[in-house]
Amino acid sequence: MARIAFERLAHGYPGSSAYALKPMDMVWEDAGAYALLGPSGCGKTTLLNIVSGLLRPREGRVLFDGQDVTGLSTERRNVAQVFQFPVVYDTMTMRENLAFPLRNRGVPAAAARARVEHVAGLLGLSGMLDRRARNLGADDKQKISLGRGLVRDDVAAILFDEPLTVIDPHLKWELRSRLKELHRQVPVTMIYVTHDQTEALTFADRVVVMSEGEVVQVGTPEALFDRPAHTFVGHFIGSPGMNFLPCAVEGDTATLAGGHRVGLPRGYGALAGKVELGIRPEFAAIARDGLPVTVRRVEDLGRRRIARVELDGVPFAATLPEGMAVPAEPRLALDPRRLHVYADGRLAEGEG
Ligand SMILES: Nc1ncnc2c1ncn2[C@@H]1O[C@H](COP(=O)(O)OP(=O)(O)OP(=O)(O)O)[C@@H](O)[C@H]1O
Repeated sequence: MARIAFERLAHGYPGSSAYALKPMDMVWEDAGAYALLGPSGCGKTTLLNIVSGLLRPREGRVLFDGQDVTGLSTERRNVAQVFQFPVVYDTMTMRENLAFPLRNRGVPAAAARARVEHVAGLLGLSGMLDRRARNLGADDKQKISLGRGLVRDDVAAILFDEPLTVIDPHLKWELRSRLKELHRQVPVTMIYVTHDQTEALTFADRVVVMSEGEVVQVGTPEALFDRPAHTFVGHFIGSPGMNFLPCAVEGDTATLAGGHRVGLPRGYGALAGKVELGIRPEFAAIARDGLPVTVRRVEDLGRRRIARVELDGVPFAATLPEGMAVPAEPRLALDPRRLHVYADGRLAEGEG
């Protein structure tokens, strides 16, 4: 188990002057469950490979429990890895595959056997341990890969790189929950790379959101939802994502582009750059009183309905309350406690 720290860490690939990973300082606590979340190309794999030792950063240091491991190999760092695609020995049984990392480390047979059966149980593989890996489907093979990553409890960290990519959609939910359960039982530092917010939010205690080579927020799933630190996080987390309305802010009042005034829950000093009001669709409802909007369409998402509206010509997603038909003169009611102000994409703190 390890506390992982990055000191002025940055990376650029040979032949490119641009940063694939912009300079950063960050700490991941021992035994935490972290997800690295962001769109394709934002630098997740680069950061993961720097943690595992597959890639040496161009600048800065990586520390495991205070020890500089920047120049150490994956093996010397003692990290386990699970990749997108199964890595299994076809000629071995499932049991032998799962026991392999333990045998390699000289774990006594009885302890190894117990550990393999425990992990197999958690992954739903108990009844099939003596089957040859060669005869298995992609789902089961990937479960073995996951099991091999999880079977040692003496590792500094377990790194997962989009581990559910090949898993059948209906099994994904089950495996996500099992991984979370496993982390509760074996509190090893786990780092899980994904571009899928559901996977990140189910698995992680702390989600590291990345955009264009930069960590834009590290927070609990609740914090990312309640207080996105950056407009990118607001857009990326939630479905639909947060709404942003261009505005001018003076004290505790925002004036929207069309001239409507909105009371804010706190006061703000002078704000530089592009100023926007942010609110999630969950806290903006179609109503009979409020800001006038035009409803373009209503989407039924099963448990809730989302009205796609326009406010002063700006597209906006709002909640259509249960049982309500779209009124003849639809209005938008904003929950004032849930309003946030952003200046040049960053959350403005405000006072009060
Ligand atoms: N070996 C490489 N050589 C040059 N550039 C690279 C290399 N690997 C990644 N990059 C670039 O670095 C940036 C970050 O890539 P990275 O693979 O870390 O992102 P990612 O978030 O993991 O994306 P994905 O989800 O598609 O894997 C991208 O612009 C990518 O093109």
